[in-house]
Amino acid sequence: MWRFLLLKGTTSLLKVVDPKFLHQRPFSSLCLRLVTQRLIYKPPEAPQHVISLRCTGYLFLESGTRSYKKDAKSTVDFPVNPITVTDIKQYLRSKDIPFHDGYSCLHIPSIFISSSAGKDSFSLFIDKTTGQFLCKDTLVEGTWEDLQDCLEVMQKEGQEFLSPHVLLGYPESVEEQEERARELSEVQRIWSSSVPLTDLPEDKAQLIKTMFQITKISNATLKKFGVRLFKPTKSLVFPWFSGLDSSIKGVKLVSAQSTDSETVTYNEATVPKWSSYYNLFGLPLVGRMDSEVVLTAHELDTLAVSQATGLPSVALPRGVSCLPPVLLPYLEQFKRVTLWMGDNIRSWEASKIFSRKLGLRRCSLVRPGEYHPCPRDGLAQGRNLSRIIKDSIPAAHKSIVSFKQLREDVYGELVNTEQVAGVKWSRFPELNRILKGHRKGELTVFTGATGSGKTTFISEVALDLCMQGVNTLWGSFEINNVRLAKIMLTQFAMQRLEENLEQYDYWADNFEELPLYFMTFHGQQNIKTVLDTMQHAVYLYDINHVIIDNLQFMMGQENLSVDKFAVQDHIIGAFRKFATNSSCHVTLIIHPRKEEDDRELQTASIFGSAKASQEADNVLILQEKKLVTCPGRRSLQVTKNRFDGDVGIFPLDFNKSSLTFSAPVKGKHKLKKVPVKPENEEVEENKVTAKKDEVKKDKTNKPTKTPRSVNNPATGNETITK
Ligand SMILES: Nc1ncnc2c1ncn2[C@@H]1O[C@H](COP(=O)(O)OP(=O)(O)OP(=O)(O)O)[C@@H](O)[C@H]1O
Repeated sequence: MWRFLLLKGTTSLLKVVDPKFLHQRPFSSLCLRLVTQRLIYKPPEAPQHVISLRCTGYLFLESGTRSYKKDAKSTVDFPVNPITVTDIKQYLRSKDIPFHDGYSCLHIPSIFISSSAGKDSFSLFIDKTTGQFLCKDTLVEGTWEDLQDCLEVMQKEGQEFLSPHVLLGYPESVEEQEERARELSEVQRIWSSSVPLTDLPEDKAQLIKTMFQITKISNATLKKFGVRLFKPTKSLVFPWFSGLDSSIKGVKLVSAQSTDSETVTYNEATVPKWSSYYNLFGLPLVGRMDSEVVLTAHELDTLAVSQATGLPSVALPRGVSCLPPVLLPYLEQFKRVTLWMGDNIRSWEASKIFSRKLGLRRCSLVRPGEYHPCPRDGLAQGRNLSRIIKDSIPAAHKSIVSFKQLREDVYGELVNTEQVAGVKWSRFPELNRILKGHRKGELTVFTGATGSGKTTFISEVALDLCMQGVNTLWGSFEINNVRLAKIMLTQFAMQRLEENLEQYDYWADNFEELPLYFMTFHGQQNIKTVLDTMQHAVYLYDINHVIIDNLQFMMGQENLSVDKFAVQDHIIGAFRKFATNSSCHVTLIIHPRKEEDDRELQTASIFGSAKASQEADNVLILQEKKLVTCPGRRSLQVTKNRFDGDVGIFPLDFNKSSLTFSAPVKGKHKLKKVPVKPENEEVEENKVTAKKDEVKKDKTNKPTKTPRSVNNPATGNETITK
């Protein structure tokens, strides 16, 4: 069912950053499409509804200081016509192309290599959900339409295979090439000035290991995985080797910082930047015949698993925050995948979600718990890692379970009450006090009088969560995405950027790094199309929070002839089901019915039948009358809280220049100086120190990154208690 819904993906998504596919690949799907279209003289497709903040982001054009420039690389293709795995199979059969039905992909012989080069290896992978393909032999990738085009060309011209080099004739733009070259030289500079840990004197190496709490990781393991030390900042460097030549494509720098005697904070930075860092760390060490793998959320965990068990292990590039589908072909060879994502509820939830993408039947999960810490801690504590992996539980659900099977889940919830309560807001402590946190799989209904500030408030509430790594998708049916992004960016910067245009790029660069996506719908939309798009986004970006602003605009007026309440009830039911089935929080903004001007809103004021408040886990009301003494002030009332029943109300202070409702921030934001280009190691030290600082947050949760950001401040940090 889940996959069936996913298969209906649509074109209507937009991202603030460029979610590029595997960076090492020589061809972009766009590039490939251009070529194939040219080959078979097909007119170009209609423009996709996908742009990045860099395109939407020229919010202050009126000043005349900037000119709009389309960034071709920022577009990401989504299937114009949703495809199903049945469609793909039928097409392949019609072309007499043999295929293997894999876990997440269909495997076919590559059309980019000659048969003498091993065509029976079935090395071309087609994602069953999106149709996106990857040839692992040549690293050619593209959309399902691209592949069909290629096959048509081959058939028409009677060719046995297509040369990938033909496709190379359409290079990236000069700007893209320069950007890539810059990143690569930065990677090479860091890599070449790093030293293998094994080259350090024993006492120094031991000191570093103590700093990172990896004293049990042997030199041999560090050497095997190519882990180095970047001396100036004492950062561990994890390499990303890839491409046909297995050359260095990127690095992840991890530095340790002692905040007090009890805790160590690890700061991470990647080059290329976070959003295009697609390293499955450990992949080069996996043998072609290996059929089992342990998937972890951190490079150090992979080192621990490999050393302690001898099993192949790979680490996800962005930890528990997402499993990008572009990595799925690389995991197809494994008959058994053990997901050991960490030691908390978030990692447990992530492992359940990822196992759906990987195919439930081959996945087993290590449940976090007292005796199941994360692998690196397990190794440090002398636990038997092989045993823990052996005891992992199958991911596939049984339809009927007994309490015996549930008791561990229940126990987990009892001992981790804080984590079970969800992600805490950093700007809204009062929301934490009442709701306890933001949880997956819930439905929040939010209402407030017309023009009272619903969009503005919920924008900040969602931004707060997004800055903490909650992957967010906006469905803004009333105001356009540029206006919405402008509101969010202002809230992010906490200041009027119109008056500080020189800071625009700084804040936009940081904002781009957030896991934030927008649906490009505007005005009335069919609920099925909206749900299909949401499913598609969940598959591609592991979305945790969807905001629908607002239900009335999405429904439009056309339903006036039918029972409007019944239609609304149906839609609310569909969102409820989506939230539960996709483990995704849905926030639904619904206008209230017309109330007397001097009356406060209540749960019963929500437009429509009682269905909305019945289905909702949380009901939030933006009050602007009576309850607050000062005119113009608002308060936020929670009238339903299914999690623990606490309800309440608290005042909101609106700041017109920053468009924020959260408490004003003390002190002025200052821009950090960007270190000059490094000439020698001393300067290099400054640079990487700055990068390390980039991922830290100050007490106000304001990211202090330099303009050349390399990491997502929200998701890049972790704190470990000794
Ligand atoms: N507390 C507030 N005090 C004064 N102005 C506010 C407040 N909150 C928001 N605004 C401003 O009011 C305007 C409308 O805000 P917003 O669009 O968020 O309201 P809304 O409730 O979502 O509107 P609608 O009912 O049309 O969907 C915006 O210009 C916003 O900056």
